[in-house]
Amino acid sequence: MKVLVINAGSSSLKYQLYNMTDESVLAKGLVERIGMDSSILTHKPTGREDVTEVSEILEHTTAIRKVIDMLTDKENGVLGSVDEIQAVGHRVVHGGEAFKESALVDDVAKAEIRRLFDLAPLHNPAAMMGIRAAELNMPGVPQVMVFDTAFHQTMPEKAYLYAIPRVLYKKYKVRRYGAHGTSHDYVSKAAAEYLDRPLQDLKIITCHVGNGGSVTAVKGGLSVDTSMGMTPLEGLMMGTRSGDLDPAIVPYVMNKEELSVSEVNSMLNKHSGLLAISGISSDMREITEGMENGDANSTLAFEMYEYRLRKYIGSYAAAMNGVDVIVFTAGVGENSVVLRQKVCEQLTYLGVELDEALNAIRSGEPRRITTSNSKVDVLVVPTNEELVIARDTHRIVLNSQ
Ligand SMILES: Nc1ncnc2c1ncn2[C@@H]1O[C@H](COP(=O)(O)OP(=O)(O)O)[C@@H](O)[C@H]1O
Ligand SMILES: CC(=O)OP(=O)(O)O
Ligand SMILES: [Mg+2]
Repeated sequence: MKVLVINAGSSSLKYQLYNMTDESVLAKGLVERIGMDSSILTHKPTGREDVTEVSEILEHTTAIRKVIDMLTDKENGVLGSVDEIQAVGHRVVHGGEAFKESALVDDVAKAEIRRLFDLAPLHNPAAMMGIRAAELNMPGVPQVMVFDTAFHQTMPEKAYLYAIPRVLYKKYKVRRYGAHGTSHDYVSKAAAEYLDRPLQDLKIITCHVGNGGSVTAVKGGLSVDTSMGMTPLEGLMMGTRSGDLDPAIVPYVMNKEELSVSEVNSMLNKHSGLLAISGISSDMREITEGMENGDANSTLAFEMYEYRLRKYIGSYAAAMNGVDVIVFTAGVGENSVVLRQKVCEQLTYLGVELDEALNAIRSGEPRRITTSNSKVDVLVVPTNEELVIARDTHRIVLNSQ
């Protein structure tokens, strides 16, 4: 079965085409700047040269049509016809309490996702545009939704409830849901496999730090706590998101600056984090460069980011009464040697002993970055959310036939 995996953002759309017979990737790519003047489609057919195409792509339906045109293109394509795509898998960030696992797309499921728009304003509307666009371009092809929140549905009440009037949970389901669950699930399993130890015996802290970021306490293979909350705004400091703050700041600033609900949401989601503190960029590569060049604001942004991540690791070691494995993953976690070094240097109280040479190695494989004496194994495990989505899609579509 050939499965197309789609991860739709508000102005971008990532895709990967899998042949599930051997789980090989036939092609992958990215459409950026959807809705802006010149959109860019970067297509990477496996084993061949990348292709870049600049054109006007005003919305997601056109973006998916361009992707299909590229996948079936005589010169750069990997398919004879669009009919070879037998299923489409979508990343959906928020599945609320309704979805504890991945599910086939139908009218009921779509209505539920729409109800959850408020809870993941940066992500769910985009996922729905991706689903709609795939339906229009590939009518009749089964589609599956894979939720970031599903893995965290095992959290106990004491971790997912907020200490606010309980009526808010009863009426509006205000609670912690978490995100990046597909990634936390994948890297915790991959870590146990790499160490050749049973997952059910391990206390693992997974740090998914990319553009968005979250930390999860995984005990015996189950998520028992995670740093993202009702929405993907809580927890770590991120590229453009504030992460944790005193909730009283919100009404205070709204009052002083006469901000509307949507303005304050936008401030905290899009104009905060690394971008706000550095005044330069939301991208950790530019922050690191600024720091190396002695820029004080970049240095402060990096220090705050690292400090807050390290505090979550300590907190989850406390939550699980110990930790056996710490995993770094996603764009920053997999690539930033300096972030991992700074975090690990201050975890000696847990018995972490970093091996600087191992930490400096760049590779796409799971690897250990601590010495053999270290009480805690610290690993870098490249995440693969798309593969998990392809596997779930394949299984669910086969079972439904
Ligand atoms: N070599 C690197 N050093 C530091 N940060 C990096 C490096 N490469 C990528 N990143 C960071 O990874 C981020 C993207 O991570 P990713 O997991 O792909 O995010 P998302 O899935 O949210 O788009 C970039 O914003 C960048 O800050
Ligand atoms: C939920 C979330 O923050 O996702 P991303 O990291 O892809 O923005
Ligand atoms: Mg991501």
